[in-house]
Amino acid sequence: MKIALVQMNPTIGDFAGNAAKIRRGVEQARSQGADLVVFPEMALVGYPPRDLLDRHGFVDRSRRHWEEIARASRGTAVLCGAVAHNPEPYGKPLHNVALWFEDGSLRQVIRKRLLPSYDVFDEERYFEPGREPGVVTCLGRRIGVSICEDVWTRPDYLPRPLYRVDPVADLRSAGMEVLINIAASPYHVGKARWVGDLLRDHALRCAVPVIYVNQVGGNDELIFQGHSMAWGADGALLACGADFREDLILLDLERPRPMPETPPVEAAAEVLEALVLGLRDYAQKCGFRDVVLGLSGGIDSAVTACIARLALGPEHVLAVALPGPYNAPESLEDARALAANLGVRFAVVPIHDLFRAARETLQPVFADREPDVTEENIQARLRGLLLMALSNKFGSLVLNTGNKSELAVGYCTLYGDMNGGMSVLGDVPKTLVYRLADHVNRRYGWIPERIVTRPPSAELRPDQRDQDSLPPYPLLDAILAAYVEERRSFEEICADGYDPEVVRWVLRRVDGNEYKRWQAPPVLRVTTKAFGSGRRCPIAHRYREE
Ligand SMILES: Nc1ncnc2c1ncn2[C@@H]1O[C@H](COP(=O)(O)OP(=O)(O)OC[C@H]2O[C@@H]([n+]3cccc(C(=O)O)c3)[C@H](O)[C@@H]2O)[C@@H](O)[C@H]1O
Ligand SMILES: Nc1ncnc2c1ncn2[C@@H]1O[C@H](COP(=O)(O)OP(=O)(O)OP(=O)(O)O)[C@@H](O)[C@H]1O
Ligand SMILES: NC(=O)CC[C@H](N)C(=O)O
Repeated sequence: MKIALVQMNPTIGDFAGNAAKIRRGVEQARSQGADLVVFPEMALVGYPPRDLLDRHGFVDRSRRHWEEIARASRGTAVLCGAVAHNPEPYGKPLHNVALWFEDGSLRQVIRKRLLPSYDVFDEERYFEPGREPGVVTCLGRRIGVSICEDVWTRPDYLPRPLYRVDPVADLRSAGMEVLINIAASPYHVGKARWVGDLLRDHALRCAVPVIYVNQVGGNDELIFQGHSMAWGADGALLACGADFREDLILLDLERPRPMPETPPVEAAAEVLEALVLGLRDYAQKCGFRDVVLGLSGGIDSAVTACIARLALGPEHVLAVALPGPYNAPESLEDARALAANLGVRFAVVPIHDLFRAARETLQPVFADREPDVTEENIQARLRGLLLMALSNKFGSLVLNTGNKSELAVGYCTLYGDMNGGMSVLGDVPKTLVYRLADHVNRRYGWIPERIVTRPPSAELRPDQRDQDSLPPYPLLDAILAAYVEERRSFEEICADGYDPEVVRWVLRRVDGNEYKRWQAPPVLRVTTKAFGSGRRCPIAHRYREE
């Protein structure tokens, strides 16, 4: 039996476009001799559709394309992710399903049994779980069908088991000879290796081949890696799909050819590819061809500009230097040199006159108050104002350049450098921004050395340095990882030997700046815990860690 794994990039709600991709995938697989073609979870509707699922008509309109897929299945069986109504008069109104088409018609609807409802997932909000294991027969073989979370039962995944049922064990009891998992499993750094181990465990425990077909592409904050896989019953890797692009992999179950397991990719290389895809898909799926960003001569905007150039092409990136009174001359020189290296469009729009006018305008009200952070923020906000004007005039998307470390502790100005339509580095800690820059330079040599070596500064007052206001970035990032990603308590973090005063400062800053993050642009997620839909904290509360 030949099985095609089609890792496709659907667009949420584009039923006609997704169905056309599915049809083309089937045709291509058939031309290569496939007996069965497998598509990811919710391939027809895109994942996650969130509250579009509540819209009257959404599911019915997607269902109109089932017939088209059924027709494509003549001579080649098709397994494809979709959503369906719950026929029962009680419970949640929908099911997350795998549709089994054979010989031109829909033969079976298999329901997802485990509904992830943690971090970025919210499936219990919409779906009723399936109660039965789904087994289909293809060329005389019993195939166990599972949908993403259905196989996430490995005990070391969470501190305690989440589910009472084990869909894989049930499929095994039902006599499956092959396990297929269709998935929409969002990326975080290093996840593919973990998923590979999980799937291999199932293959070995059940002594059956395991086939995993994952979505690829970016949808809002989430990035999907692809990296579909097939594992033999003996735990050998039989196939592996491309990372961060669409792919079709053909697997011959009768003649499996084990392949060497791919060595782990360096984190910076992987994150760069992920962010490029995330930004490209966000821009394209929202209808933007062009982006604009402030290029300061600092490391954050430098790395963001490189990602934008890789994602959209140099002609679609406008980098703007917005020099003010406290910028060192090197900043403008470095910004100009970087823009030239990237081949992107470059403009210089000084803010001196606007800054002077703003201070003069406010002077009668401010009276004799001393300059303070207010004037720093005015500069950041004037830059935001000008970038938004360029966005309005040219129809381009403003890229936010802030990193995760400063977003965490609120070292950023609301409506100033926090503006923008998409935050490219908002889940990238500052120490990883440096590793990205290093990786970009080893690969492309774009970023002038001085941008990497100069101490980071907002340049909003004379001789300002980030390190005068913040703990050293390696220390800050370590505490942030423990608090935000690992969700450890004040006591637990201090027990690791960190100075309690520094830990207290960081934790208070993180909690005290929740209000800023509620107003931040969507952040591309690359770690296990990003600021976004997967981290929902109140603003007005009195819970203190220490
Ligand atoms: N709970 C709450 N709910 C809603 N709003 C709340 C609030 N608490 C304060 N606010 C509002 O927020 C305001 C304070 O926030 P905001 O105006 O942003 O200003 P703020 O956080 O006080 O200052 C910005 C900080 O970021 C630094 N910065 C700025 C720009 C770039 C960089 C960089 O290196 O990248 C660093 C700058 O040096 C300064 O330390 C308050 O005046 C108030 O209006
Ligand atoms: N002189 C400038 N010209 C253009 N953009 C600027 C300028 N200063 C700040 N910005 C924009 O505001 C963002 C915040 O910059 P700032 O220098 O305050 O802090 P940063 O976090 O160190 O960022 P970077 O490393 O990019 O300088 C920058 O990334 C850039 O997009
Ligand atoms: N779509 C899903 O069921 C995804 C859930 C799964 N635990 C994952 O992170 O990949």
